[in-house]
Amino acid sequence: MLEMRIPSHQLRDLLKLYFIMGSQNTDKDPRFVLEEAIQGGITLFQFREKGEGAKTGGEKEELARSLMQLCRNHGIPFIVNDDIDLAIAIDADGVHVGQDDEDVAAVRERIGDKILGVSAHTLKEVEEAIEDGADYLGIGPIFPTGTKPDAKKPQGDTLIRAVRKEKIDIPIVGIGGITAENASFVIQSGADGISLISAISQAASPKESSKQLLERIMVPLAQNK
Ligand SMILES: Cc1ncc(COP(=O)(O)OP(=O)(O)O)c(N)n1
Ligand SMILES: Cc1ncsc1CCOP(=O)(O)O
Ligand SMILES: [Mg+2]
Repeated sequence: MLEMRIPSHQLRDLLKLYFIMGSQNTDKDPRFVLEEAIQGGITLFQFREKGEGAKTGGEKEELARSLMQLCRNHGIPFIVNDDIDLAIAIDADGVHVGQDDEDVAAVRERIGDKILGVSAHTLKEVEEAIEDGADYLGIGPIFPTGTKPDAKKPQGDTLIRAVRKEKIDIPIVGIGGITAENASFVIQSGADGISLISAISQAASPKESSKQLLERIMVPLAQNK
């Protein structure tokens, strides 16, 4: 079957409300949280099983397959964070890597036309990621976050605005400390979407939180067009 890289316009739509979660991010059953988030309207999901309390080995793969099936039931692409071997083993829809993970060009070689997301914190990293085959960029942390202990210093909208000022049009998602209260700020900076963990995974109702986040970004997204 002839495959091809996902077109940017299609990816922009997927990046609107990009939920990221691992079992370590919630006290609830992660399958329940993901199903609720899907019902609430998330547009993309990333499996990020890492850090204290995260599953490993067979348990991690079993959870990945279970969450991927929920996504497949609703036509939501399933992205795996960091673990390229796992992504290939379960035929995930894509991967996300950062500056301290496997080399981007090597990952592109390994995954073929699957979706490839790359974290970038400077214009140089943005340009290198594009050169090496990134389909989208994750830029942040925009705001302070307690979810990723080794996160870099919050940068606000500075880099997103700088990228757009350079007329670099790659799909971008903001990440880091994003909530319903500050989501529109991220879109107004020129991002195509918001990606987040605790605003949904820690919510009393992941479904209602997802719906509210989507409501908060619809107008600024329309204004970016
Ligand atoms: C969409 C998105 N953006 C950024 C990240 C962070 O990736 P990375 O810098 O590799 O850090 P870890 O998430 O691996 O701790 C992401 N995962 N997703
Ligand atoms: C994975 C990641 N990368 C930069 S900040 C972050 C954590 C985002 O979690 P939250 O949305 O709970 O701040
Ligand atoms: Mg990583």
